[in-house]
Amino acid sequence: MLEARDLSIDINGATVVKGSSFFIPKGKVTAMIGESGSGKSMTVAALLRILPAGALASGEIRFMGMNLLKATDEEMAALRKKEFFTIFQDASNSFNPSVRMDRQLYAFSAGRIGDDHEAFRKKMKEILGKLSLSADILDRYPFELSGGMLQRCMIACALYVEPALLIADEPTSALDKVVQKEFLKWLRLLNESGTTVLIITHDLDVVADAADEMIVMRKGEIVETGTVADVLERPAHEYTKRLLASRF
Ligand SMILES: Nc1ncnc2c1ncn2[C@@H]1O[C@H](COP(=O)(O)OP(=O)(O)OP(=O)(O)O)[C@@H](O)[C@H]1O
Repeated sequence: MLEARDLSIDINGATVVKGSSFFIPKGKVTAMIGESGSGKSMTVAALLRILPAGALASGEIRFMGMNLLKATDEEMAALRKKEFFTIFQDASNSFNPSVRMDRQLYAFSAGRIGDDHEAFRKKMKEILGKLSLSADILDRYPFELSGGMLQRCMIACALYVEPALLIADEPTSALDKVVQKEFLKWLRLLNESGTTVLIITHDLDVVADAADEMIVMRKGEIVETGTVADVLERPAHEYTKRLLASRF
């Protein structure tokens, strides 16, 4: 569904991603794991075309017949509206504290695909129910909800939009372990409804709990890829072996 070929990213003369090639299979949950600074977020920024000023990407990122690195701004805007959905580390930063959830969830979901407010209320209430959230939260403010509930609200919006690809960058690092497990369960629900998922993490527990496939990055390079079952059982690269050893 998405394939990077020989992707390199330079920022101000430093190469932060070096000739990386990987494949994100349709319908699966793929985890990209690696230590801080290994280039995970820059890889995601390249595919969303939101690299910081001064950064330059080369190679190819193939998605829906396009090379995203060469797509026009209009093509990228259309993809970001409908096909891609992103969830970041701390959901509370995604919400305006002084605006009720109803308006904000509308903007993140129905507003993106042109549904009116009445259609939104009806469909969103059903989705919230599926996620064990009360419809009352639509009348609340973000500060009245927990971090885990806000992340679940982002999943609700993704379920509404039905994007082709959900990109979740460290979505659980601000959550405690119990809420993290719950979040991963809801992420799986989204995946089962047809959305391919790319999850960026430095936490092997998240990979083991949530992913089917994994991509291991170190210092800007991909050192290992494979199914989670295979890589966890038979890691081939020294770095992956060390990661696994440090887990216990
Ligand atoms: N805006 C920026 N300007 C210059 N260099 C940057 C910028 N953002 C990141 N970098 C550098 O790019 C490299 C890769 O960073 P990146 O954020 O992709 O790593 P990461 O694997 O996502 O790490 P983390 O898990 O800490 O988010 C790092 O060396 C980092 O210092």
